[in-house]
Amino acid sequence: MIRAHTVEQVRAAEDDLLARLPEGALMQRAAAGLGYAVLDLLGSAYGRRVLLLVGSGDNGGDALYAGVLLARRGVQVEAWLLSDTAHSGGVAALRAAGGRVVPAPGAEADAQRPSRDRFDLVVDGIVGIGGRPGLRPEAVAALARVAGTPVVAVDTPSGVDVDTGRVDGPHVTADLTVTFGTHKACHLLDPAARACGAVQLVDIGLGFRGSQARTSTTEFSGPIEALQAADVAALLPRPAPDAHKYTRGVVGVRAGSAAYPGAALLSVAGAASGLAGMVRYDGDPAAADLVRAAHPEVVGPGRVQAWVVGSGSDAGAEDAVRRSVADGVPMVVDADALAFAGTTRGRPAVLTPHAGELARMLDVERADVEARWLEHARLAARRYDAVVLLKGRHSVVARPDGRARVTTTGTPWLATAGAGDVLGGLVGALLAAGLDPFDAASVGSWLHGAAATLAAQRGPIVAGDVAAALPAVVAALVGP
Ligand SMILES: NC(=O)C1=CN([C@@H]2O[C@H](COP(=O)(O)OP(=O)(O)OC[C@H]3O[C@@H](n4cnc5c(N)ncnc54)[C@H](OP(=O)(O)O)[C@@H]3O)[C@@H](O)[C@H]2O)[C@@H](O)CC1
Ligand SMILES: [K+]
Repeated sequence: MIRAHTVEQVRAAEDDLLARLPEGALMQRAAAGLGYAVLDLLGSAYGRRVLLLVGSGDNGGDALYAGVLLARRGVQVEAWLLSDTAHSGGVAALRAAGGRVVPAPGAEADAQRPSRDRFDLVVDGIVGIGGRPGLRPEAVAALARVAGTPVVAVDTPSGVDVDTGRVDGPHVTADLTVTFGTHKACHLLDPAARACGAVQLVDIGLGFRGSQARTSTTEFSGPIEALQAADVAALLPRPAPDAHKYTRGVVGVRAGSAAYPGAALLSVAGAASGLAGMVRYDGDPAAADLVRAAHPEVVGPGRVQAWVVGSGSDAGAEDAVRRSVADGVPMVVDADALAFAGTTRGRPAVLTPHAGELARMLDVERADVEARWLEHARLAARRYDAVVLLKGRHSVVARPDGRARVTTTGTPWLATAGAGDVLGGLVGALLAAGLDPFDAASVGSWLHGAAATLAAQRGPIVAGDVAAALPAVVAALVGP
């Protein structure tokens, strides 16, 4: 499990360690991890040119000492100091190792004029966990002069809001972020996560591994987690040796209509992933005929352990939600049915809006949701007293108490019509199999992303390909 920790928590862990270690030891560990990550990315050292952008704090210190490591291996290292008070030990060490240290060109320099020197890579040591969101003009100017060069961010891409994943104003967009001790929210949550590129965690002995995130006093309330393959494998329902179809759970689908039979087919395809014992379809007769033709194992209405209500159900959405709520079993509420999500209060439910749908549910602008995913997912979870799976590049699953998980599987190819129907059906199957709504939503979302990635290895995908790839993803996790 990846658990993001707040700046406050990182500082507390660092204080514990600093009291026990020689001065500078933590920075040396961080810089070594960073330096080797840069060497890996460069692929070779001699003749390569690396630029360090160095701010006033320890983030710049990390960059400078990583530069020492690189210079000693033959890389030509240049550091642009963005402040008069850059880490003095780091500056001296880099000069001693043969690096060039100069003041940054400054905000008044012509930002459109590219640097005369070409660099293979830029290391962003402008600010880390001590930074305020946004960038100062001199940092913006320096970045503009090396635009187009690959960037490795030290700890966090400078300019993003570390604890919330928000992005307001200019920031670094990295190809790789090398972080220390633990992940922070900005590494998981969009839009900041998009600015991180790949994220590499360097162990510096902060002692977070396997530890529970503590609740912070900031607005960042409750831990943020990202399930990993082993977590999903542990949570996946498996048939007991003496299982029969009813003990494995029955999932019912109320989606699709005569006008939109595809929604019925795709929701059922997600539900029929094999993770529940049986699938029932309760919907329009014409859609039901198509469902039976494509999925002969699917049966008609009856008792279920979970309902999936939503997409394409036309004017029937309200009635479908009402009847499902009356059954008292857990339910997935998607698409058209989200307009009636308020009626599921007090029942175990997973609401699966995308950003536009969540904006309507909260009566806010879509752009606000997309700027602050976690905050809005949590707000909706509290307001609707349900688990909310806010679908996006990094989907967020939030509980009413603020606990949240982020999905980091997936591929841009997943942005395809009907993929949400497959996800709804899949989450319904997991609910029927007995997972609680938080686990069902986060495991379903993880599997959905992994299946899309697998399917996309053969080229562009459509929603049905995602459903078809689910068994192979499950097999890779838990064996045949
Ligand atoms: N904790 C750990 O476990 C370890 C931490 N380590 C490393 O230390 C980093 C944290 O270092 P830190 O505390 O010195 O803060 P940091 O982010 O370098 O800069 C803060 C200074 O920048 C300034 N400033 C603020 N906002 C700004 C902006 N938008 N744009 C420009 N400047 C801005 C402001 O100073 P000002 O200029 O306002 O005086 C402020 O004081 C951490 O990310 C990691 O890399 C590792 O070495 C070892 C283990
Ligand atoms: K940085």
